[in-house]
Amino acid sequence: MTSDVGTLVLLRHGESTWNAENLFTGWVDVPLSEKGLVEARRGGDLLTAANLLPDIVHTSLLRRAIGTANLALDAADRHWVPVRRDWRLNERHYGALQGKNKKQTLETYGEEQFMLWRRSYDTPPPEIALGDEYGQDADPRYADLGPAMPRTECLKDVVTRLLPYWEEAIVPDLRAGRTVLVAAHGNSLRALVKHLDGVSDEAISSLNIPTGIPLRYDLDADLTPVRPGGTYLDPDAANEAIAAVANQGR
Ligand SMILES: O=C(O)[C@@H](CO)OP(=O)(O)O
Repeated sequence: MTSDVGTLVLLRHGESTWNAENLFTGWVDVPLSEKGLVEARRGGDLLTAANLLPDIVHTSLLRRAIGTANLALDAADRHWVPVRRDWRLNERHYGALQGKNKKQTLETYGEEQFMLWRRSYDTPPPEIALGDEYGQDADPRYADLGPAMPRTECLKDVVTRLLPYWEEAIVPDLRAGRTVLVAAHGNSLRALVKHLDGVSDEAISSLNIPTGIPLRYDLDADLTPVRPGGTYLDPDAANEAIAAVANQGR
């Protein structure tokens, strides 16, 4: 079935300095690592090679996603397209785990608790304390959030806060036939993929998204993916990187 719906391209930011250091990141606004800069540009090269040129980009409010979008679009000669940014695309708020080392957390709390915090659908980590050096309660970019400002989130919370943006901002662009780039994060994109593919609460725990490799979704008129799971523009590199994300902490 053909549809007039545009094409959705999901792009997790390139490796950040805290990905490289194996630290829980969440809403902490860390930059891309050298490797991440290269991954972001390569993401743009992959878009060019696939002739998948974005008409518009949506990003989170975090520099690793913003920078990745800028570098990828520049590489694809699409640096000029309109952009929208929203906190609803931010990474999952990792609560009191923000700034903690993943390996040390695994060693301290054990595999079961570690995986519950990291990948269960509905168990959030403990809340981050107000005024914590890795908290965002005084960050001006979130000044208007009021009670919506999280101090921790599980993936279910991310689905809940992401879907209004999906419906109100991204879907209209797709309905207009645009090629829409969403540059975001491991867990905010897992939340979106869960919604798109109807992944169960259990199965989503083992779904991981690699950094810097565009994931293409062609959608039916009812926004159901034509190919469940979408298509990575570099499937071999994606498989390798997915295994690496799954093994973080070890
Ligand atoms: O630290 C984080 O914010 C995320 C993404 O890097 O980590 P994880 O894959 O462990 O959820």
